[in-house]
Amino acid sequence: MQCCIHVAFRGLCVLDIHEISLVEDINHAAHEEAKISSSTQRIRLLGTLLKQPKNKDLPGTPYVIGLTGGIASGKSSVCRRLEGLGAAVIDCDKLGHKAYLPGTQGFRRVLTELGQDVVGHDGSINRRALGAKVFQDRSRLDRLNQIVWPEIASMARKEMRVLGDGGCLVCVLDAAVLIEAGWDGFCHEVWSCIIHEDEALKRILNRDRLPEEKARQRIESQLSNQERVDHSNVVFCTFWEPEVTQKQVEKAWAGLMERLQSREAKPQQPKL
Ligand SMILES: CC(C)(COP(=O)(O)OP(=O)(O)OC[C@H]1O[C@@H](n2cnc3c(N)ncnc32)[C@H](O)[C@@H]1O)[C@@H](O)C(=O)NCCC(=O)NCCS
Ligand SMILES: Nc1ncnc2c1ncn2[C@@H]1O[C@H](COP(=O)(O)OP(=O)(O)OP(=O)(O)O)[C@@H](O)[C@H]1O
Repeated sequence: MQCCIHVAFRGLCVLDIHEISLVEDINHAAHEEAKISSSTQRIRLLGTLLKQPKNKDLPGTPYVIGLTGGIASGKSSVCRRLEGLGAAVIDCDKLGHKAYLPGTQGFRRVLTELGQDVVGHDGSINRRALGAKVFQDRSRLDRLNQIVWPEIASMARKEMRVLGDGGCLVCVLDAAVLIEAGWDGFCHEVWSCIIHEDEALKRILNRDRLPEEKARQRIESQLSNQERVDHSNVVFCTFWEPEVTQKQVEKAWAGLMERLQSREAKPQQPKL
């Protein structure tokens, strides 16, 4: 209304206002809105190729998908689905745990950098205690990352080579910190899982039984959904029923198979 008054005052014609009802989308799925809307259009993009992969010149076998996403965004559940479709999965959380097993250089460096009090009764690093220490202090987290990330990268690359030698075609590198650590540089594509912060919080409280403040610290220590989407070729959202996630993953896998077939038609590239 204010706008109309302003327009009239400046001697311009007053604009007519026409109300148009939203068109119903007769083909909408249960988790989509009944009306045709921009959010429905965005939901339909999940699992599709949003932008062309950039790292086309990496060695050809295996084809590496970096799967990233914030804490509790559903990466593990997406990995299980991709395994079901034929991918091999490298779990970087697990490689991180290996990097500071007792007796390793990583173990000694973590103690030197972050204190002896992170060692549990069994002599190994108590990850709950270490997590509590690093997620409340960015500089400590950075120091831990400096120790562990190069180890993870080298173990992951070794696993990729072994997988490639064994004839594996597609390997998924499951890594929450893929982009921050720069490991997307050795992936052919980046796929990500996004989930609203409130949902992530609910899941962490349920699954990890952490106090809310600690759960928030973990979320805040990570990239935002937007930053992940900006880096991604394919995006999933695990907010709805498991079947909806499965459909997104199947769509992404079918698209990937098409891209791989068109690669096969081109000359072979060297192995990793
Ligand atoms: C902080 C630690 C001790 C917590 O151990 P915990 O068993 O409780 O958790 P887990 O390792 O299973 O990780 C769970 C999730 O926490 C988040 N997370 C873990 N490390 C980091 C990190 N460096 N930065 C941001 N988020 C992280 C991720 O979402 C991850 O998926 C452990 O994660 C760790 O040593 N992190 C440093 C190495 C690393 O970056 N690992 C992640 C590789 S993807
Ligand atoms: N589609 C879904 N609907 C509801 N809950 C889900 C869905 N997908 C995953 N979850 C739940 O969310 C939690 C986190 O899922 P998952 O472990 O797959 O996430 P993650 O990204 O691998 O977590 P982390 O970063 O901690 O390793 C689990 O408790 C899981 O059961």
